[in-house]
Amino acid sequence: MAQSVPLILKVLASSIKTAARAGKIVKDVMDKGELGIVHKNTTLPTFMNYFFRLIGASKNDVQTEADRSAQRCIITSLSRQFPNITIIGEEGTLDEAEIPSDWIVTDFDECVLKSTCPPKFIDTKPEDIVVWVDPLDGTSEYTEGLLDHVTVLIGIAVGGKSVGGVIHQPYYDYHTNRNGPGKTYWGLVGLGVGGFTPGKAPSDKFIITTSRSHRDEMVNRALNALNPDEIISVGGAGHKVVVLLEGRAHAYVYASRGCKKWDTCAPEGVLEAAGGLLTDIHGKHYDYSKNASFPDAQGIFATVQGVNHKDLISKLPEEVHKAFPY
Ligand SMILES: Nc1ncnc2c1ncn2[C@@H]1O[C@H](COP(=O)(O)O)[C@@H](OP(=O)(O)O)[C@H]1O
Ligand SMILES: [Mg+2]
Repeated sequence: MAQSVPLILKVLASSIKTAARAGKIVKDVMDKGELGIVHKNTTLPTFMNYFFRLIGASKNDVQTEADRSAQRCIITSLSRQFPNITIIGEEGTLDEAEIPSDWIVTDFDECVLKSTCPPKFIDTKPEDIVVWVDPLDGTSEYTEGLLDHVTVLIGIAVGGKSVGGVIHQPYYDYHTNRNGPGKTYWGLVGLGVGGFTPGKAPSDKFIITTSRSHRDEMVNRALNALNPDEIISVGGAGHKVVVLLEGRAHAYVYASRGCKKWDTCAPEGVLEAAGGLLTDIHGKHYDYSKNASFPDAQGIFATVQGVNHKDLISKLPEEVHKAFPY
C-alpha cells in the first residue's frame, strides 16, 4: 500500500474488511450452536442493578460467544494495524493473546484506499481518532433467531465527532442466501457511501423505525406525538439505520437512555455520509472522544436526507424533552 494514503482512509478500508471477517465469526458461532450466553449485569449487587436501570441499562443485557469472539477479531486486527489510535469495544477488555491467526485481518478495501480523501481529513493524526466497536449489535435478536437484525458496527470519530464507519449485516438476505457474504454499508463524511445504493423513503406516508425489545412509556409518548403512518419496530441501532439507508423509513426515534456510544457511532457516521443526521432528541450531536461517557443519555433522533430534522424534533412534547436533561 502506498505510504501516502491518508490514515483515515486506511482505518476505514481496514474496518470494512475487518467487519466482514467479524460477521463471518458471528455466523460460525451460530452454526456451531454454542452461543455461550451470559447476562452481563446479573452478578452485580442489587443496588448496582438499580443504578443500571436509572441510567437506562438493562440488567438482562446479554452477551454471547459471538460478541466476544467478533470483538477480539476486530480489536486485535485494528490495533495491530493502527497501534496509536484509541479503540473502545462494547465488551470491554478481552484476552487477545491467543486468537486464531485467521481472525487477524491485514487487508484493506481497495476502493476506499484509492479514493480521494476529503481535505479536512488529510492530516488526521492517530491521536485524533477514536474507533467505537459494537461487535454484535442486536444481541437479543441474535439469540431469538431474528438474524437479519444483527449488525457488526465499527464507528470512526475524529476530534470527538462521528465522521464515518461501517455497518456490516452478516445475515443480509439470508432467507434466500443463507451462506452469502452479507452486506457492508460504509461511509465517510465528505467522501460519501459505499457497498449499497441509498434508497428514497416514500413520499406519500411518514414512517418511523424504533426499538423492538426496549419500548417504554417515554418511547411511546414520543412516537405518538410524531404521529407516523407506520412504525417499523426492529432490533439493533445498526439495523434501524440500515432501514433508513435503504429508504424504508424517514426517521429513527428512540426517547430512551439505553443505547451507548458503540451503538450509534458507526450508524451516525454512515447516515451522515449519506446526507442524513443522527443526534440526541434535542438535536445535539454526541461526543465520541475517548473520555466520553458511554450512555447515549439523551436518546436518539435520526432522519434521512430531505426530512427537516429540527422541525420534526420540535414536534416532541415538552415532557419528553424534560425527561432527558443534560
Ligand atoms: N434499555 C436498554 N438497556 C440495555 N441496552 C439497550 C437498551 N436500549 C437499547 N439498548 C442497546 O442498544 C442497541 C439497540 O437496541 P434496540 O434494539 O432496543 O434498539 C442494542 O445493543 P446490543 O444488541 O449491542 O446490546 C441494545 O442492547
Ligand atoms: Mg449494540
